[in-house]
Amino acid sequence: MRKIAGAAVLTAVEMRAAEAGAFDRGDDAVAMMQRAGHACAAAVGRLSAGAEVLVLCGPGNNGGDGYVIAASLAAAGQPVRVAALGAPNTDTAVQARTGWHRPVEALGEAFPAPVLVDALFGIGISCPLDDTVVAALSRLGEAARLTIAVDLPSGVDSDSGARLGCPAPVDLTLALGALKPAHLLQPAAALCGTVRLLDIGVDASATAQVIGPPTLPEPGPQSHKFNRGMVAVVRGRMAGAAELCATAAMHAGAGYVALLGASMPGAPHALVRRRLDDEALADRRIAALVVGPGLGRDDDMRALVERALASEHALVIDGDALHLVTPEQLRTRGGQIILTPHAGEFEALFGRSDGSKLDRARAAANASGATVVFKGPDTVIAAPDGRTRLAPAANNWLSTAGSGDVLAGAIASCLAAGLDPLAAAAAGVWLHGEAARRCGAAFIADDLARALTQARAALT
Ligand SMILES: NC(=O)C1=CN([C@@H]2O[C@H](COP(=O)(O)OP(=O)(O)OC[C@H]3O[C@@H](n4cnc5c(N)ncnc54)[C@H](OP(=O)(O)O)[C@@H]3O)[C@@H](O)[C@H]2O)[C@@H](O)CC1
Ligand SMILES: Nc1ncnc2c1ncn2[C@@H]1O[C@H](COP(=O)(O)OP(=O)(O)O)[C@@H](O)[C@H]1O
Ligand SMILES: [K+]
Repeated sequence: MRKIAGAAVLTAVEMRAAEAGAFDRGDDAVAMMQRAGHACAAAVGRLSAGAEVLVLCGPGNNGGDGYVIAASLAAAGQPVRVAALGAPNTDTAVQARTGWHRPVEALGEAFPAPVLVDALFGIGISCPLDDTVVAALSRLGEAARLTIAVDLPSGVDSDSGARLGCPAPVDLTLALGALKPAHLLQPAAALCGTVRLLDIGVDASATAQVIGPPTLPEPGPQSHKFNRGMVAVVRGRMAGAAELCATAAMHAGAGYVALLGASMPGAPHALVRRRLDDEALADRRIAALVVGPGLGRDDDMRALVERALASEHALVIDGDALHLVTPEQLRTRGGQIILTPHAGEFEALFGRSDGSKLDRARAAANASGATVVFKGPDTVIAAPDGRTRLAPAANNWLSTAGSGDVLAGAIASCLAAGLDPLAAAAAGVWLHGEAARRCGAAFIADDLARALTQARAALT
């Protein structure tokens, strides 16, 4: 059972292909299900501390895992019962069912237990759960003191994280072989509780990965403020947003941060204020230029964004500036560009579309040629070459004004440090999430920007 940082994230099709690859190499489905079930049983056994376990088994292979879990717990002497929704209907699940020699209760009539294991549906769910199934899951879940989902909480779409029915949240989800998008995308991610990954002998490599602690360059004797990475932030109509962004860039490790367009001095004193003129914009020492936080959307600001695009700098485009560019314009400009839209900005720039957040972020990166950080209560980063990163669940107190400005500054700092755009975006999101974790509750964006120093220090 391991933590999820850095783990591969596979869609249902990719997961089935990974399983098929293992079978091609001589593994077989029954053996794999035994490994999956025994690994789950070991985790359930440890966490349940001898309390009675009720395992709910569905008709497919998720249910098959459930029978193996129940048989394994029974063999270890743990009190365990099984309740099922229909008979197994895959060869592997039928085989697993033969290992369970005790009665099987009907799901709707099952008596609760202190520990509930949900092995009704995993990646194979194909339509919304029946109300009677939802009612049974809720009734049994509410009566349990510990609820554990096998692979996924039953009733979420594996690829999109959408609700299929109205499933109840669980305390722990044991992801089998690889993470699935639903472990990280809302609303499903909030239903998963803590997510842990179990190895089942599948080679789970993928273009999508969970963001983990980044490797960032450390200053050495040869370091000076400019080669540590110089960030410039364009100040627009709302000065506070650009100042938050610039402050965040400093606390995330940039050696030199300039606020372009500010003449009035004030705290923080380490922030360099410069006039916003052609000379300042053309400064070749700038390693990342941020435009957008608090910018405004009038014609003057549009002209300013065009000047930023005309520069040769690596760009972080955030906030209002995302309303003033088009995907085609970005693609034509080329160079290193990171976009940091929330849902509204994303729609303004790329339009409405169906598909999961993962699919939409990938399509946006492809259309713009930029690295797209599609943020919100879940965050997906997509690079134009198809590589994708998903953020682990973040502190919901981040839903506070200015936290996006802080994120743009953190990302710019990592870009200026020399990371490629995907790595810089992932590192910035990680630092932002870690700073929020350290801030706890009811923090404001100023606290968050300052806490980036501790988040950064945790990596050294
Ligand atoms: N070797 C392996 O293969 C391994 C597989 N592993 C495990 O297998 C899981 C995937 O198994 P799976 O593909 O059988 O899909 P699963 O999630 O059990 O559901 C499919 C069944 O549910 C039914 N059904 C669907 N929606 C429904 C609804 N709303 N209401 C009612 N019924 C509904 C559906 O019916 P159908 O849509 O076909 O009519 C079908 O009968 C995976 O998550 C992991 O746990 C691991 O052990 C590793 C080794
Ligand atoms: N409920 C939430 N849980 C976790 N993170 C969140 C939540 N809501 C917002 N965030 C994060 O907070 C930041 C908000 O950015 P944004 O919407 O641009 O705010 P602002 O415009 O006020 O700066 C993003 O990084 C987003 O991922
Ligand atoms: K399940």
